[in-house]
Amino acid sequence: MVVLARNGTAAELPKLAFLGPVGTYSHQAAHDAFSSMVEYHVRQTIADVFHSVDAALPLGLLPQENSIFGTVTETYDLLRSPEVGKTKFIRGAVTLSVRHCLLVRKGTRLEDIKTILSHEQALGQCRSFIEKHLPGAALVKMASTAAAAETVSRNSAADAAAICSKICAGLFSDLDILHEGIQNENDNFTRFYVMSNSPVAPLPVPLSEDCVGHGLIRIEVVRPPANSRPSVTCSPIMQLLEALQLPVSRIDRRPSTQPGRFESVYLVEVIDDDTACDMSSESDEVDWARRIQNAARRVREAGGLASILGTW
Ligand SMILES: O=C(O)C(=O)C[C@]1(C(=O)O)C=C[C@@H](O)C=C1
Repeated sequence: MVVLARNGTAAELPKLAFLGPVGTYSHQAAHDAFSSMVEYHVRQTIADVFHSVDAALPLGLLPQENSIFGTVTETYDLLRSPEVGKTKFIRGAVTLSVRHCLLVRKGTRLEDIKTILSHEQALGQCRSFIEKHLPGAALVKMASTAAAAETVSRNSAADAAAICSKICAGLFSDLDILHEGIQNENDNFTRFYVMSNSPVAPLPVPLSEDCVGHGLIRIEVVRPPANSRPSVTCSPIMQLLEALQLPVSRIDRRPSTQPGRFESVYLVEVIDDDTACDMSSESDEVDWARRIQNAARRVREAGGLASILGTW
């Protein structure tokens, strides 16, 4: 898509990849954040969104955490890839309120349902409803909530239901909303990371998640070789976290992709303890980026591996 730039010349909108089809929570979160300032590109899986981000398609939205079901493991597994911090960077976060519905083909009753389709996050967020009302139903993991709605809408069998957003009822044919607000808790939020191919290029819309600077650092413990002298020790993870000398707001652990038993990759989000709500100037941002670089250097000096995956 082409829009007019401020000087009247034609300018391309930056492209953003999101988990589709249209009607996912990812789509809603992307719209809330970027409205008409990006060109939207549908992808079928979270991994497809991740792999799409490059010079030709500079932005992607990745679900990161849900307030009921926790970490989106697919995203964290992708954040282990060496290209994150080199050619792909986390540049911001947006949060969406998530209210799940149970959608069926028109005419299907609760007692007819034998199968429930959805993204594993949505199935997890609605576990109490499922256990109470549909304890015998088979749960089928789909790539997204809207993909589940689309499948139920196309499926000729009337015994399937999808857990998804209400708006899917208007997007796919022949669907009824059987129940609304079926997540375990009324307040339910999913946070998404904005990924960019650039560590510094301004986003099409500045994101103000909160007033605090953030950084995401990947930390790995370096084990001494098996045949090394006993005097060679590794720095345990707590020692590496202390070396950061920055407030840590969350730590996620995933198994390492390197060979070895139970080796770990830690994805550590740090926050700026130094900025008030006016951290908007370029010099504040540069200063914060430098503090994160220094923190990563201290981790390396303490014997760990540290890569900065993004600052915002
Ligand atoms: O399937 C969708 O609609 C998505 O956007 C993915 C996703 C997730 O991965 O957490 C996003 C928000 C909800 O938590 C449920 C699913």
